[in-house]
Amino acid sequence: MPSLQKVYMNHQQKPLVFDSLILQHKTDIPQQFVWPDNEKPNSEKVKELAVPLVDLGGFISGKSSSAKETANFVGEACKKHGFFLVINHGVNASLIEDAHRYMDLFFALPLVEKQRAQRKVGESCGYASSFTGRFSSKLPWKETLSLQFSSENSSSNMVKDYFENTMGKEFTRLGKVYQEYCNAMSRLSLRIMELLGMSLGINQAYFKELFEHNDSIMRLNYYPRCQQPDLTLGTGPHCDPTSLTILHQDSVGGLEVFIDNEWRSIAPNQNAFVVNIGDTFMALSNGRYRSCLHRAVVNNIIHRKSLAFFLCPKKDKVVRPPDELVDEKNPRIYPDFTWSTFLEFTQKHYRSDMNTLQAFTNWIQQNKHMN
Ligand SMILES: C=C1C[C@]23C[C@H]1CC[C@H]2[C@]1(C)CCC[C@@](C)(C(=O)O)[C@H]1[C@@H]3C(=O)O
Ligand SMILES: O=C(O)CCC(=O)C(=O)O
Ligand SMILES: [Fe+2]
Repeated sequence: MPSLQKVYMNHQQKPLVFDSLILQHKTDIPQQFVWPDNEKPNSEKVKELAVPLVDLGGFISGKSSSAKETANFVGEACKKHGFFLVINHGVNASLIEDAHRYMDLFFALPLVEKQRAQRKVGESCGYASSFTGRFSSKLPWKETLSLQFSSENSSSNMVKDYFENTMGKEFTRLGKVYQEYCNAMSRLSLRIMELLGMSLGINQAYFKELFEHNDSIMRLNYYPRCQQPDLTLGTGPHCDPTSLTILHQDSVGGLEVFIDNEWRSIAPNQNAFVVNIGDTFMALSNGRYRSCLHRAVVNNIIHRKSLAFFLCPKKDKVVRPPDELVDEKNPRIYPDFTWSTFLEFTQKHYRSDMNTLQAFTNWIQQNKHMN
């Protein structure tokens, strides 16, 4: 097991400032953004993946016959590679359009304006540009704005309040759009969780109990145009450490998944959300469903945007597979843990990649000896 990756910058190093307005015109990209040869995107176009398409219409309208059939279809997709598309998802199309439009507005702001929401070291929310100040190499060619979402009633304006408090009253409308978008994502993810529970043959209450009050992350990914797109990556190869990801990408394309030893592209479909299983759900399903390796490539023609909602259980809930999924033939694979501990591991000790959950498991065991 490779030792914990020390890829975090030490605090003496002066962080590079990544101003996309300048960098996107640079013909020679800075060395920190050049990835190793074995991780660079292949210059030839990758083949498209025929992603399983799940129509949620029947299930959402309460047709019980569709529920089981839809659950089985989702289950098959999750056993294969943990990615599927959902259509007729019930999320308002104009809300999605607004969410994309306000991203263009926010990321077009001068850097100094965006830095008013600057992500603090060790925290998971706020504005970050290519993670300068966090990583010292293999910098991702992107800017991100990460928002904390809690489905608890009391804090149901957490996202809206964040924008108002951080960026000012003129961002109230923008904050309301992302608050509404996160609420819609939370509702949709609970419906998908119901299908996942059915497909695994477990009591529906189990996942509902874990995720009904979720502490999730909404991430806005903005990938500026890049003059040397074959040397860098918008988001490096990784499995999402979270439970479930619901992603809406714009029409540019760039999301790729690693299947049968090759990278395959997921074509944009504006009527669909891309859904994938994360590491935490892989642990919850005791390894039945796999968290899949994926990445985002950039291009030299136009910027690209994606909105990723990462469903996470309430921070202090113990992540443990239901008894139905553990027996002599299927012994426990991962230890009990809480999402708050796993999140801290990804923010302070380990840059998420394809081995995050295994590295986290080893880290827990090592720390157990220390306590
Ligand atoms: C819990 C999280 C950590 C990351 C954001 C969410 C889910 C995905 C993770 C991430 C995108 C995986 C690739 C590396 C990463 C550093 C990134 O490129 O943003 C990860 C996020 C993070 O640690 O901020
Ligand atoms: O932008 C994309 O299409 C993928 C982003 C991603 O995988 C992530 O943010 O975890
Ligand atoms: Fe991801």
